[in-house]
Amino acid sequence: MDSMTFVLFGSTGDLAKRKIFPAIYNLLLDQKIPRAFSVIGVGRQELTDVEFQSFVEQSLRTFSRRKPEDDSNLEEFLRIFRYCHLDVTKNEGYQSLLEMVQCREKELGIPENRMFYLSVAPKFFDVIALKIKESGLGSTKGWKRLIIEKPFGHDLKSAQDLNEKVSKAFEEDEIYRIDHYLGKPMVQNLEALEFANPVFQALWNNQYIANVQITASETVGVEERAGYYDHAGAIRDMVQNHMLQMLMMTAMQLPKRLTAKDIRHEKRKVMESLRPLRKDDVVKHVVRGQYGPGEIQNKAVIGYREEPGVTRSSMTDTFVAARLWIDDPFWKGVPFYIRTGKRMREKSTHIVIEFKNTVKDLYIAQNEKPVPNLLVIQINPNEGVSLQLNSKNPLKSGQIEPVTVDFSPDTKDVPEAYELLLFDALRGDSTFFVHWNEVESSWKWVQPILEAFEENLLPLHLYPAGSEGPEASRKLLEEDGFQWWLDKEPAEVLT
Ligand SMILES: NC(=O)C1=CN([C@@H]2O[C@H](COP(=O)(O)OP(=O)(O)OC[C@H]3O[C@@H](n4cnc5c(N)ncnc54)[C@H](OP(=O)(O)O)[C@@H]3O)[C@@H](O)[C@H]2O)C=CC1
Ligand SMILES: O=C1O[C@H](COP(=O)(O)O)[C@@H](O)[C@H](O)[C@H]1O
Repeated sequence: MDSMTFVLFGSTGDLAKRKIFPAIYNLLLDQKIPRAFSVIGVGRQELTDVEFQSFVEQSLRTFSRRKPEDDSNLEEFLRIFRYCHLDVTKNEGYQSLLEMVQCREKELGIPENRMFYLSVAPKFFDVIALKIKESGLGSTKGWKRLIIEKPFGHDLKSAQDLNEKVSKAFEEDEIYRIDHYLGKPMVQNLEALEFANPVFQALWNNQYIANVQITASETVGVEERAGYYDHAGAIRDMVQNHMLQMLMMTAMQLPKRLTAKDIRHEKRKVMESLRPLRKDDVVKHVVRGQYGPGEIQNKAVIGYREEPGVTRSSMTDTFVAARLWIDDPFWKGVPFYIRTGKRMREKSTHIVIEFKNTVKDLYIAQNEKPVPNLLVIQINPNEGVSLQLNSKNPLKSGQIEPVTVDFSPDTKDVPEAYELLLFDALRGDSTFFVHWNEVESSWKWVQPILEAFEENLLPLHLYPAGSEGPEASRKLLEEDGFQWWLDKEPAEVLT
């Protein structure tokens, strides 16, 4: 891996302390950072290097999966961190930042390879990119890269504007757009599951698959983020990015080679075949909901409109379910369902592939009803893969019952999403970052939904906190003769 300078804008913020510093530390423990590595934190507060280093240390003690308690190398690790105080909107500080970067490059013998990480509010993304260019920070003899956080735009137009501005300073292949779902080990594993197993590869199409369901349910509410969330809703917060990324990763076909370019090409093909929604049809295929008061794990919780910072008459969606169609030869006729919501019964991100139940009439004479085969990919918080099959139970006179073949990896020492993503960015692998085409096509698909929500063309269903979401979401699948599957079905549902 090349030696480099890592400039972290927003280094005193929440994401830096909860995810980025712990990720760098864990990469160091695994010997996955370059031999010469200089980290320069940028922030508005006035801090000395020593104060900044102790902020980093505190973050590791609180948030790192491996705590630095007995680490005799901790001091040495902290010494790679320097701090530069500047207001990102003003030109002044960028010159001192450049001098600091160059000074450390000289001290440590680092070629001019520079990684810029924008862990700041989205309104600063374009400003910083431009000032990196204007100040000369981006004029390097080595390479430069830009890691950019979400959200990338608020709608199609703002995303296009932002991309145009950022592209003035960085080429597309220098930009690493983070979607932390792409860093989740089981999302990364989808590729292997589909392509490294001929048995699934052969079945991964409309001949065998009845429908695909992608769920990301959360038990948390809006927390302290009402200021942002009340203008975003689940459609921007989860659907435009994470849900569509999981859809692309599930539906893509075998790439020619397993390279970032070829994988992204296949993802792009999925989005190009995604049937666009007309604004007036949104009501037929999309369900929107908002949580009311209820109970989560035996604790009473307030409804969305009572949350601090939320307008009392807010029409913001905290739940979205949708039916999507991919009009290509592989998926024609297979509905993809997505659903995501806050304050739901359980925290669970999972994908269910329901296979066609071609044998359901075979056992009619025996009064038996085999259930469909299900391939369940559990992403979060549990990780694993299970396959639901039908089998005779010798203890029940050979009655046919569903059985589950389970694979649950030991996740104790598995790196976190930010570790995996950061490592990839450091070595220049963009496979699990979001290409501009994916951002743009996702916004294009979502845009009519944003407009339909805005114009109230569909009902906002209230659902009790702690439930499975609005009844309308169940009906969406029922219309097609399907039901939502949980990540682990209780036996009584199946028999
Ligand atoms: N927090 C999280 O869990 C997640 C965050 N994100 C994204 O990451 C990004 C950062 O989020 P988060 O860390 O939560 O935000 P915070 O508000 O916690 O941190 C913002 C950072 O930006 C700095 N900053 C603000 N204004 C200026 C300025 N004018 N000049 C220089 N620095 C400035 C702050 O510096 P100072 O403190 O010195 O004012 C601080 O370091 C956002 O894009 C967010 O959407 C994405 C996923 C999860
Ligand atoms: O990006 C976001 O994701 C989280 C859910 O992430 P997970 O890794 O816990 O599944 C969500 O709570 C948040 O609103 C959203 O901005």
